[in-house]
Amino acid sequence: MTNHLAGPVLVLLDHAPDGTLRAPVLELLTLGRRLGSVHGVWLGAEGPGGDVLAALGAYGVDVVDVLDLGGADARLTPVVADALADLSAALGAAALLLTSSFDNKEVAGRLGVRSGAGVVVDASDARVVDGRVVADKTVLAGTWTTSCAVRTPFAVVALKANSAQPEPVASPTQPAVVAHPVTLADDARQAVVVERQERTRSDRPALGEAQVVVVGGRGTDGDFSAVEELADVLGGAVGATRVATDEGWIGHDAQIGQTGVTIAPRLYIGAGVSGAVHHRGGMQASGVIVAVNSDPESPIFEIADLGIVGDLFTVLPQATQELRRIKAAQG
Ligand SMILES: Cc1cc2nc3c(=O)[nH]c(=O)nc-3n(C[C@H](O)[C@H](O)[C@H](O)COP(=O)(O)OP(=O)(O)OC[C@H]3O[C@@H](n4cnc5c(N)ncnc54)[C@H](O)[C@@H]3O)c2cc1C
Repeated sequence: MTNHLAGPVLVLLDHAPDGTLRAPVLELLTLGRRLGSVHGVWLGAEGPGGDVLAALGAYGVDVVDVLDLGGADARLTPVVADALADLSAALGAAALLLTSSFDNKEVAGRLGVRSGAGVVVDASDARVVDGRVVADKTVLAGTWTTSCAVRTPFAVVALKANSAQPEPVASPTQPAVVAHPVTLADDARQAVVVERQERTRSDRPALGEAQVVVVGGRGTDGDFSAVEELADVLGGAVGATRVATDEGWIGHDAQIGQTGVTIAPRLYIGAGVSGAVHHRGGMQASGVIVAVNSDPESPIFEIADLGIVGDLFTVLPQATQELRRIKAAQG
């Protein structure tokens, strides 16, 4: 019986175009250490900068594997899956952890097919039991937690953001950096990016990664200003119900639920949201659920940790004002 894997545990180091690590990666590194010896995998021949290497050492990474994709585009999932399949085979890796974004889930699926690995996506935890990776995930609108044991020697687990508390190690490591040239199969190059247009950036965190999400529903009647102001004072993201996105009050990428994004922030605040089953499916795994609704019979109060019966246009500005006051007092 062992609770550590023999082969390396690869962690895909998702990073922003400026080379900074995306926040959920630190959670993966924390979880990865519990499974075995962690190799960070960096896509792009330039490798991580000094600050990033120091951060990886602070999280106990033993080796950083730098994959030179030979000019292929690291945003294309067949390219990433192909490169990771080669690396995992070459290193005899026991597991790969990656964040459960849309793209990474596709990478996980492709990698599973390519390498014969057992795949678990949208997981909330992972551990080793009797030499096997076991991953937990919430299902059926967050009402059940299931544990999935991966029966193959190589496990691929995509973990949802906010699944673990990032914890640095007591004694930082000095990760060895190892470069790997990658030879991509022809079918990994069948699609190429022909044009890119960057959207206007918001300073808010990405919806799927945010620790705090403030959500507006039909009750906003199209005025999201109170929702946005509360999100901003909390450093959170803005989400919406399908009614709000269908009405065109906010983009479809903000939709949370069965046909939208699944989130599990530490704090969810729903304003003018009824808590329909299709919406719950995407948010019920949130840590603390706060609901502001003028109807005391609204179903969202069944799942709320804190329910406020009131008009969102009164309650939200009061909360925002008070939070601003507290922040100002704290300097
Ligand atoms: C196949 C399918 C898939 C779906 N997928 C999704 C999905 O992914 N995500 C999703 O969200 N929905 C989805 N839906 C729609 C879902 O069933 C609900 O219709 C939707 O979630 C309701 O949105 P809502 O809570 O904003 O609106 P409503 O249900 O109309 O609720 C509005 C709430 O606002 C309250 N309110 C009104 N005014 C105020 C005020 N001033 N202050 C405070 N509270 C106020 C009301 O009391 C009410 O409870 C799907 C439906 C189907 C059929």
